[in-house]
This record gives sequence, structure tokens and C-alpha cells, in this order.
Amino acid sequence: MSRTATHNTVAPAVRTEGLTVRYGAFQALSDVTVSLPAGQISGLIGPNGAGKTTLLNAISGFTSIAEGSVHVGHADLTALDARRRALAGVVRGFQTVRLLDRESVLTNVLIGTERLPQPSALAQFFGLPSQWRAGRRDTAAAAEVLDLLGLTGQAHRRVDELPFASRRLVEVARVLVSSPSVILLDEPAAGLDQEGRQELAAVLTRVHHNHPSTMVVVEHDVDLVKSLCSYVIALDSGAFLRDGTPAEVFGDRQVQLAYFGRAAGADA
Ligand SMILES: Nc1ncnc2c1ncn2[C@@H]1O[C@H](COP(=O)(O)OP(=O)(O)OP(=O)(O)O)[C@@H](O)[C@H]1O
Repeated sequence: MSRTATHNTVAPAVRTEGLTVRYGAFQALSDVTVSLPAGQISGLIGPNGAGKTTLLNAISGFTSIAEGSVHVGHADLTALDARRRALAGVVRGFQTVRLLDRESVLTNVLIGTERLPQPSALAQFFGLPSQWRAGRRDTAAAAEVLDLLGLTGQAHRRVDELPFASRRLVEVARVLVSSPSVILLDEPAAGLDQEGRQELAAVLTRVHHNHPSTMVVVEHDVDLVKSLCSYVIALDSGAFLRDGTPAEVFGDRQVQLAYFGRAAGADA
């Protein structure tokens, strides 16, 4: 996560324009136009099936877009595949922990450095200096991110020996290690208990403070969103519903109806 390893140091704004995603005949996102403010942590909320994961997939290139565009800063990324978007600094994490269980924490985190520019195949084959430099860069980045997440002492343990909360952090470390300028996290707190959720929120706040990025966190826990995010976007049934500060969005009657099934102050 070292700044020397960084390929994008300025956190850009992300904007989707008229984004529509279809799975066969089903429209999972309909004409979604949203702006994620540069350098802030935004929460993406909405009831199950609202299209939150699909929006992250559309921004990161993991799903095809039927209509619309994705801009990151001044760059139009719509035509780029997921790998090229990752090289442009847009990296996503997944809702389920996807680690190599029998490998060490360090090995799992180093996998994330594959998103950094790599030396040519020739340089890798012959072990040329550019290959050593890339190796040193990757190891330094992994050491820094492990330190930031409090995982240094676990670096050489197999991930299947770790408690679930630590495995979640390893997943986050693998996203962070390439110092992305846009970080998309899909329910990073899923499966954690209250203590684990608070610890994760503190870690993400610290990471964002040390390495400002444009971060988007899909999350159902209202308190976690309020404590972590300065901006919130609400989706419902594949459509944009509301955006604004957490107080504005959670105070909105339409959001309350979509999210909780009733508006605040209404009879249960
Ligand atoms: N690959 C797919 N094929 C068909 N339908 C899909 C596919 N992926 C998602 N969907 C559907 O698209 C809709 C939006 O799904 P998505 O996962 O984006 O919602 P979500 O808001 O992230 O939900 P959750 O909070 O439950 O994770 C849902 O109705 C879902 O069933």
C-alpha cells in the first residue's frame, strides 16, 4: 500500500450516467445516475435485491452494461474490462470471503498486487532487475497494509487457522494492497459480530485517513453506515432512490418505507 507502489494517488469522483444492467429479460439496474464524491466514504444502501452488488459490478467491470456509462475522474471506463479498470485503480472486494485457505496471509495479500503494473513476461522469465524491483515493491506494499490492518503478526499463518473476523480483514487487505484510488467493498462486515463490525469500521476509517480514496461500502447496518460514511446513496428495485448525508437519506420517508417497510413515526 506504499505510495511508491501507487499507480493512482489522487482519489477521483465516480459518476454513472443512465446505467442499465439486464440479466436476460430481468432489468437489475434501470437508468441509474449517481455521483460518488471524490475522496469520501460513501454508503450504498437498499433492501435485498435493490441492485447494490450489480452497481458495484457495473462500476468495476464485473458485469456488462446494457446502457449508460461509468466515468472515474475525467476518464470514461465504460468500454474497459474488469482487469483494465483495476489497473486504472478501481478495485472491488466481494461479499463472501474468497481466500486461498491453505496459503498464508501474506500470500493471499500478495495476490492483490497483481493489479499493479507488472514487468514484461521476458523480464519475469529471466529475472531481470525490473522483476526484482516489482517483487520488492509488492512485498513492501503487503507489509504496509498488514501493519495498517494489525495483521503483521499473522502474516505467515495459514488463513484457515484464523478467526472469521481476521479472514475478513485479509480480504480487505488484498483489496487495499494495490492502493486503489476507488475502493468498492461489498458488505465487508457481513458475518461479523458487533465487536468485529466496530473494529472493521475503525480499520476502514484509519485506512481512509492514511490513504484517502473514493470508497464505497455496501452495508445494511444503519449505525455502521452513519459512523463510517459521509455520503449515502439509496437504491430500490434497481432504481436510484435518494442520495445525501446519512441524516438526509435515513430521514427520507421513501427510504424508510423501502428499507424498513414503514416511515419513522408510523405505527409498526
Ligand atoms: N447473475 C444474475 N442473474 C440473474 N439475476 C441476477 C443476477 N445477479 C443478480 N440478479 C438479480 O438482480 C437483482 C439485484 O441483485 P443484487 O445482487 O445487485 O442486489 P443487492 O441489492 O446487492 O441485494 P442483496 O442485499 O441481497 O445482496 C436481484 O433481483 C437479483 O436476484
